[in-house]
Amino acid sequence: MSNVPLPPRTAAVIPAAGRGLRLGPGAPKALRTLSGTPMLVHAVRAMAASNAVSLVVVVGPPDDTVAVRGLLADLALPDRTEVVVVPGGENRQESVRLGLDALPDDISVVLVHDAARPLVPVDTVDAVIEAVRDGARAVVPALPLTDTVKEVDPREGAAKGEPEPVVATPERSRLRAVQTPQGFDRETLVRAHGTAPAEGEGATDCAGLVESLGEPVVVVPGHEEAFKVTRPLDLVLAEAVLARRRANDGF
Ligand SMILES: Nc1ccn([C@@H]2O[C@H](COP(=O)(O)OP(=O)(O)OP(=O)(O)O)[C@@H](O)[C@H]2O)c(=O)n1
Ligand SMILES: C[C@](O)(CO)[C@H](O)COP(=O)(O)O
Repeated sequence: MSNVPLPPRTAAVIPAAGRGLRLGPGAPKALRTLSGTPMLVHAVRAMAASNAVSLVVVVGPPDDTVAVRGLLADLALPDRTEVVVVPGGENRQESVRLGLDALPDDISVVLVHDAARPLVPVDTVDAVIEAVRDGARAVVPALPLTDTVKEVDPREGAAKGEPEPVVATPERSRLRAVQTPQGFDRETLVRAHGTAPAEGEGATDCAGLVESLGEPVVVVPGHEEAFKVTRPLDLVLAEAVLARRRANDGF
């Protein structure tokens, strides 16, 4: 048997099992449509657009796994791209862990990408992968903030139906709004999820779990179009971005 190491293979795990409560009543968020196409399909295409990604693991709503498999089965994707669908969990962190469990042994670089960020451009995806391949163990795309941010004590305010007292104003120039895909060396990400506390007790993203290990995380430039579709107004913005892309592509 040859001792020549296999080239690093990259997979994208797409947590897509959320309900989309902040978007309002309707189908699970990943299955709601943008320009007639489910958000999840946009997200899968965005990952498959990178030449480096050869496997996409979709972590779907548990009650809709069969429907999601059907939806993705006929999708025209590059020949290099395999798509696997597994059922998700109670929260994002659990869904990501279930996606990691589905990875074959030869995957060494893992992207984790929200289905709720369907419009991320391929250049952003590639920049994250390149930073991991260059040696970073955890990479996040992020943008500087435009709003000033206040830290408050919610227990002293809104929970009692009163205004929330401000505790601090972090220096804005040091803050970044973090997007996905987040990229990881697989061993580091699996170790981070293996030692993670339950969601809500700390990290709201995978990179935060890596930080808890004491491992370094680096930021590369994110993109305005990688915004997270969270509230109804985000749907309006997403449709506008797609309309602009169609106009620019001339169809
Ligand atoms: N149990 C869950 C919860 C969330 N997610 C995924 O994690 C990503 C980011 O989550 P978010 O935008 O908060 O989605 P929802 O949880 O669906 O939104 P909401 O909090 O408004 O219900 C989404 O792609 C979502 O599908 C998941 O895979 N499994
Ligand atoms: C992972 C994430 O998109 C980075 O900004 C974000 O933390 C997800 O948060 P959500 O509350 O699960 O949408």
